[in-house]
Amino acid sequence: DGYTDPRDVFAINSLYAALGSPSLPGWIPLGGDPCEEAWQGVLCVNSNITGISLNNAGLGGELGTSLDSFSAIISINLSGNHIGGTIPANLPPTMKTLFLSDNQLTGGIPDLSILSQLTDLSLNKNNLTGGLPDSFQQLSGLINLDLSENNISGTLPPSMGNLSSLTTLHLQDNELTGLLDVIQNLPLTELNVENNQFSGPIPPRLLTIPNFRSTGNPFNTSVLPPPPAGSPTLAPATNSSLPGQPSSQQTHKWPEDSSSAPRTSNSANSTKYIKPIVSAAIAVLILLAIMLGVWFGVAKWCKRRQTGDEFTKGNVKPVYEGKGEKPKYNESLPQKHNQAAKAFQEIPFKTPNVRDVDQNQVKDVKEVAMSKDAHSIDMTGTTVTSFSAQPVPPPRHYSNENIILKPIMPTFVSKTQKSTFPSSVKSFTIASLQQYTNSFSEDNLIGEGMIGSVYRAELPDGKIFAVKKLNNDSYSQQIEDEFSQLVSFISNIHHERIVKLVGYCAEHGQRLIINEYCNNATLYEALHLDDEIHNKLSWNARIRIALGAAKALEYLHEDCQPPVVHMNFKSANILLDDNFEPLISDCGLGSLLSDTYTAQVSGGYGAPELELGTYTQQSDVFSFGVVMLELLTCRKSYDSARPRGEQFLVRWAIPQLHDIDALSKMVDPSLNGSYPSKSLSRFADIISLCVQAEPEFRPPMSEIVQDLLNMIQRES
Ligand SMILES: Nc1ncnc2c1ncn2[C@@H]1O[C@H](COP(=O)(O)OP(=O)(O)OP(=O)(O)O)[C@@H](O)[C@H]1O
Repeated sequence: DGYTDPRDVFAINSLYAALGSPSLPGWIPLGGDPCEEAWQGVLCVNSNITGISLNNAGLGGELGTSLDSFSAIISINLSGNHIGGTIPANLPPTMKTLFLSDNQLTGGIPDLSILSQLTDLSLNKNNLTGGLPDSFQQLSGLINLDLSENNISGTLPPSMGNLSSLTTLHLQDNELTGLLDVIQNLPLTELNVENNQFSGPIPPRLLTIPNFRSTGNPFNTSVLPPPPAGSPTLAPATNSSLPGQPSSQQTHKWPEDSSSAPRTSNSANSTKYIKPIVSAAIAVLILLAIMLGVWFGVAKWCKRRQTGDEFTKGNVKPVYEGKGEKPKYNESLPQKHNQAAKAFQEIPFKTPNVRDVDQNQVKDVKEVAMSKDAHSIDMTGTTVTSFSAQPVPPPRHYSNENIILKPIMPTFVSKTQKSTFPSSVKSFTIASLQQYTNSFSEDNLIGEGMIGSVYRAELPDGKIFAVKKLNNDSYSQQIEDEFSQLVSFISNIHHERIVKLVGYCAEHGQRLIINEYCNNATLYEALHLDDEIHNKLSWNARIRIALGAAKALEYLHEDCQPPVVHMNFKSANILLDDNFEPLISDCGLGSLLSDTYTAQVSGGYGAPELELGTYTQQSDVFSFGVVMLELLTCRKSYDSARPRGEQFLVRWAIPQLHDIDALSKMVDPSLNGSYPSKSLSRFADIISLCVQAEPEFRPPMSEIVQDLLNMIQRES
């Protein structure tokens, strides 16, 4: 008998048949053991299939009628295929995310009332017809809904008014009619109803939505008063939103940018009547922007820690408190401690997208990208002043699909405001940095990462700094306003276990960040490259390194407001000071990473939910668990030189973590047995908690800090 739940085997066999049995690695038409055999694009937790991620996989066929046979499925992503037929009426009630956009689905939208867990639904870019079902009553957790680019007709059903978490609604390019009143009280931050047949006056509340697009509808605004004589004329309102201005509350990214470019209005007559309202709305927005600006200047995002040695910590805030997001960690949930082993093993790391890149290949790509001239500074570039005059780009979209993130840096202050760097951070000129780094010579190059190269800079007074020169390619969309906000953002991150920001340089189109210099190796080097330091890493030193790193993450996740997700936590980003205490680098720079998936998953640090395009604090906790495993075993998180089955450290290690004999065999041999075995198994227990497949079962960092502190207290 297979390991996978037979109901799920039946369901996936049926789906496979309906899709026309395409060639998919691992998949077989009848029976099989998807969870045990890691079928491509299939996610499992324990013996249940929880996700299917086969977007852009060239699939045809239909969805079949057995989707509701999946016993515990949470996510289906089949966007970007050629799937036809209708959407089955019997969808699985466990579903949280359903992405079917950009296919060839026909027929109507089925009754959705059973999907009470749903948070994201995208059915855009299909050939759906008929009206919207009046079945949204139970969908109070729905955050994103995209039905655009179909042929949906009829009016908005009354139950849409119950979508009390909905922040993004795309209905553009359909044949919808009637009024927009039903949705006027929803907490929307993005609404697109362009190119439909909506009529009646636009409810004034909708005009205050940061991203509202409404052109191409025969709105009847005759009930509104005409504009007063002499009122300032606006440019024709082709769009009710401020193009390019991101929403300050946007927390969810869609699988693809489905917002269409503004179209020419075919309702010029009606727009002239709504101008006063639009003017008022814009005035309110500008006022809001100014207030935000003031807030931006004075707010402290991060509480400064009084002391890094707190042994107790009361009143820990919930990790998630964002609008529309449920807490990701629930203390009342059972800790699936002992199930972690099996659970994680079953999570495949591959999808049909070619993203599972060997770490060495990543390095090769990096090396090609970092061509010679990456080391030279172009002094002929534009001046700083002309730079700030460029338009604000649209909000950054991660290259991964569906990234769901808490905002990790505040969005723009205003479109026109000149960039202001925080006065607390020193500004360096390119000329001075050239002097300190010997013209960014190869000799002073300490290392190269995905977002830039790091140089050693020595000042005339003997002080040494680490200068990170951001790649221009990873930064092409950024302009000075954004860089100044990034610098402001990271200048507010203060923790004794986080690398200190010393200054910045923004000249001649170059962006550099100057940090304190850490003389000792990174933890990666200490464990895997430098025998001398490695031999000095006693068991207690390793616990202290884990504790210091845990405190830094606890601070980022639980003390910073908004919380900061590191997004690239790994041993190479843990620097060691002279006492082998850790200092975490790259904090607050997650937004510069263009491909978190490749960075984390191919390196062996990525949590399984990255497959679904989700990255949260809990994903950092997973990566932290992998670093603890590195400390315990002295094995690399991913090592292509090892036999298959041992290459990904976490997969290899998990089944052994609860077996004391296996544990004593996997521990770093260079420790020569000099560790208390109880301490070893407690360390392993924490790892098991961190690397659980389900993000919500991973503990918050404050709990891990407490566990590590308890361990240290016991030792002493
Ligand atoms: N503050 C610092 N002091 C001393 N060395 C540093 C400092 N910051 C970075 N380095 C060195 O520079 C190297 C490159 O760092 P960087 O953070 O850019 O890349 P990475 O960590 O290797 O990869 P990634 O881009 O994924 O973070 C590090 O491995 C480290 O050796």
